[in-house]
Amino acid sequence: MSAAKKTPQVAIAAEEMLVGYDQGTVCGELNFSVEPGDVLALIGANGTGKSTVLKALLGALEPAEGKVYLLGSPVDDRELTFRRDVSSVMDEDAFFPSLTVREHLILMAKGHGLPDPEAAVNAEISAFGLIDREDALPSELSSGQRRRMLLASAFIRPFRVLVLDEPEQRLDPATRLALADRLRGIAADGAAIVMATHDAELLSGCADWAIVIDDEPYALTVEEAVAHLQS
Ligand SMILES: Nc1ncnc2c1ncn2[C@@H]1O[C@H](COP(=O)(O)OP(=O)(O)OP(=O)(O)O)[C@@H](O)[C@H]1O
Repeated sequence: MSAAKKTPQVAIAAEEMLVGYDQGTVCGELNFSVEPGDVLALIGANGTGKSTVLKALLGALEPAEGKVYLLGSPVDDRELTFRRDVSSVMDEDAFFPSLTVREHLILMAKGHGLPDPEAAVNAEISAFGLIDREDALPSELSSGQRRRMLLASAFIRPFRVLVLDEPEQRLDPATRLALADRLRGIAADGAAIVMATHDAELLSGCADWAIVIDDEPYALTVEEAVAHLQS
């Protein structure tokens, strides 16, 4: 596993990081760094701690030990710069019940000062196959459509780091493939991506490397990680 660096060239880094809850740590110590343009996949069995690690990267959970750095500075989710630089899709229910799909996207586009919010919203609605559901409320969407709305809301805004918890969930195979391409494009544009995934196709379609979250976490190449997921 590559050692954590604290230079600004590193988008996000964990250094001697242990994460967990009151009952104790959930996995072994993590040391890694993700550079702009890199896609890191966190893999591992159910309950090994992938989401918990992502929460720590997002500043939503204080590591029990060690540090997390974002663009060279310790992570602090109260900082405006952190909120500006990091986009994520974690919780299934992170939406406003009374706003339609289009209104969610408009809110994000305008809130983040996009120069042409309407055009950006139209592009995301089309990219995520939500054209005929754009006026629906979240409660009127299928779980897969809600997932697509949340991904579109995260992708429409500018960011330098993208954190995704099992983005493949509830997506059909074609949308999963399109998502892999989209993530590759986002990384090519210079963002760093960390995602937890159980999906070998998504991983092979966009990841640069993987870490198995375990009692003793270890790094894998994409080929090794695909074999690990398929074993
Ligand atoms: N808020 C919490 N309080 C206490 N324990 C928790 C909390 N959230 C998760 N856990 C526990 O921490 C461990 C790791 O959970 P986590 O959700 O990080 O695993 P995961 O690898 O993301 O799992 P999955 O692949 O099933 O999504 C599990 O034993 C889980 O029960």
